[in-house]
Amino acid sequence: MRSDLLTADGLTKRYGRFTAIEDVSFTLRAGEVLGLVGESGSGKSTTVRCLVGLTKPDAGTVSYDGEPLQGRAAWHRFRREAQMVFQDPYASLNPRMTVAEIVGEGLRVHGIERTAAGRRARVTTLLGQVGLDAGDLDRYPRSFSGGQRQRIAIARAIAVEPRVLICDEPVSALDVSVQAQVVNVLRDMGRELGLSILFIAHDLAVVRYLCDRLVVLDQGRIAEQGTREQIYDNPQAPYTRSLLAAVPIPDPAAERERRHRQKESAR
Ligand SMILES: Nc1ncnc2c1ncn2[C@@H]1O[C@H](COP(=O)(O)OP(=O)(O)OP(=O)(O)O)[C@@H](O)[C@H]1O
Repeated sequence: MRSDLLTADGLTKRYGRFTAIEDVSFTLRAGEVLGLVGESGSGKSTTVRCLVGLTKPDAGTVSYDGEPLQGRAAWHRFRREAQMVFQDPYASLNPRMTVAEIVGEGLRVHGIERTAAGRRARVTTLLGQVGLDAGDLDRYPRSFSGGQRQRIAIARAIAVEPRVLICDEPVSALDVSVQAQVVNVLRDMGRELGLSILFIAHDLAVVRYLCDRLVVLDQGRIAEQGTREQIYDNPQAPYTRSLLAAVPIPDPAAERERRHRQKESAR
């Protein structure tokens, strides 16, 4: 298996005279969780849209599994093997479909489970994997909380046995108290199924214990990229440092130490 699974190479996108992203290059490797982090307007969505073919970049290429993403066959394969979890759990699930239909649709479309009974059994297993249960099969999205809806969206995504999950701010719309639970479901699923995950976030706190490596975007350009240890313990770019400074630290002793270091470095 290749270790480089999904690669953005020199992606640039302009809207009129405004450059939304410029020369954005990074690689999602097999089996890793890669964070794409930056403030609102830094170009995260534009990058994702270019990656998944919703926006045509003005320059740059996207490769999947070592081949440029070009032509119908390549895109067809990519669309099955790379699944998305979106930000808004209230908009991303069809309100007229039951959970069994939502999660089972991909199984039907891709011919993974050809019978209704087979799909129901498979959906029951998938719901169990994300912490829901068989009693939820015939319920509609409106009767679930935001966190539960994201669990349904994750079940839908993993149903078609993808290699890649692209999670576009999947916990940003959720209460802080449930964010960690959904992040944990993604982490556990990723490990169990050997998935590669691209996790988009505007907040470095959310991805701290999830990502193996991070790409930090600032005003459409990559400020820096590196391993979790490099980014959190030894950030090089001033922009990364300012993002980290905005991260609340739950440990009061660590917070005192951080303030002390900040004062020292400001002298
Ligand atoms: N269709 C468009 N037309 C014009 N400008 C756009 C368009 N889409 C995005 N932009 C601009 O490009 C820049 C990057 O936007 P993008 O949505 O990629 O950022 P983001 O990091 O995803 O922000 P957010 O977290 O708020 O979604 C922003 O300044 C935005 O206003």
